[in-house]
Amino acid sequence: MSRLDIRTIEKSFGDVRVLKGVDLTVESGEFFTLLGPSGCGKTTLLRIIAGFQRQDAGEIVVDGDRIDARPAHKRDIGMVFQDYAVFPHLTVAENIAFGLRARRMGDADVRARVDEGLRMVRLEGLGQRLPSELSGGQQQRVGLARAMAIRPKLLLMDEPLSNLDAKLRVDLREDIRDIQKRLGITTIYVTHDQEEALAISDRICVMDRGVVEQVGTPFEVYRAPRRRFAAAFVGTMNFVAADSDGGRVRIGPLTLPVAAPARDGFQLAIRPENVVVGAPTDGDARGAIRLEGAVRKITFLGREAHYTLSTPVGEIVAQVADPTRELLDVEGRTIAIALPYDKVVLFTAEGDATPFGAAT
Ligand SMILES: Nc1ncnc2c1ncn2[C@@H]1O[C@H](COP(=O)(O)OP(=O)(O)OP(=O)(O)O)[C@@H](O)[C@H]1O
Repeated sequence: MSRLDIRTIEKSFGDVRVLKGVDLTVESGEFFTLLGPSGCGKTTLLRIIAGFQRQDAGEIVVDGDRIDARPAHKRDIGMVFQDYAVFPHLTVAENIAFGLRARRMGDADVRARVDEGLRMVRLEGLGQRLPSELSGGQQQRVGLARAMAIRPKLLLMDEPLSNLDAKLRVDLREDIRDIQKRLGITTIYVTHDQEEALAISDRICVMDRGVVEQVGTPFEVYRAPRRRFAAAFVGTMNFVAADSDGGRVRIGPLTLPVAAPARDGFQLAIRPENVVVGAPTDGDARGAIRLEGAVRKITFLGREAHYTLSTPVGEIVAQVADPTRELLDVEGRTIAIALPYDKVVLFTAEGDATPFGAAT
């Protein structure tokens, strides 16, 4: 099990700065995901760790040793790519054995490791096939078994599931996670799919335009986003514009106190599943922002329903789990909704989350 330190990595292509001083630590045995939109620099960072690309500045350190001066094949890193990248002229078993033979492992040990690899990725009995005789998902399993067979210090995976259909993606991601946990190989995984990142990771690094926006567990990134970008990119989020008014925040007709000194350009954010639909308007107004919403649309999806509401502070999307018949009958009507203070996140104009002291 190995620890990876990425220290102030800079990379430009021409005059485009693709990585702007990236600092990250990946702990031993961790499943660490780089998540961000296309072009944010995820693949470039992975290629720099692997040694396929050279950084302009900064260091890559594994277990205290700088590895960035070494060529790729001397870094003890396994890689799995999006486009399978198995050797087409070698059988499945030969593919898995490839790195072991290169390391001069004895025949009996190679056979044992190949059999174990085939079992691990559930391809028993297919060792003698050529990759062309396998499905895309099976080829990716071969790629995984080959990368894992050498028991590398680090396993790097670049969108390994993106060429597979939805059902296979879920099956294989669960297998990847199980195998990674069993072997304890420190893994850096690249994806732009936020659900995949939430499902598979110990921690997620949300990146945007060459900058780390937030690093945290899936729960932290989803429930307590530190940056507006992370809040918007991971899951669905309602944003409501808010103005400052001294030490208070004005949201439409409402004025609420905030803990931080108020400046212009605030945004209030709340997840659809945290919007309470059909809340009573009377009763205690503390504990939640209470609004009226005209129900524009209801989409019933069985175990949940999605509501699009026009409110005095703008459009709000709400999600109701297991809705009652009465609640599905309110399209076109104006209903009460509530935004509980403890579920609201407030962002400054700079995009930083700021304490929301409205519950007083
Ligand atoms: N060899 C290269 N020469 C010039 N520009 C490059 C090169 N490699 C990457 N880039 C540019 O660097 C930026 C970051 O690319 P990168 O592939 O790291 O992004 P990414 O986050 O992995 O995106 P994607 O999910 O689309 O692969 C992009 O604007 C890309 O066009």
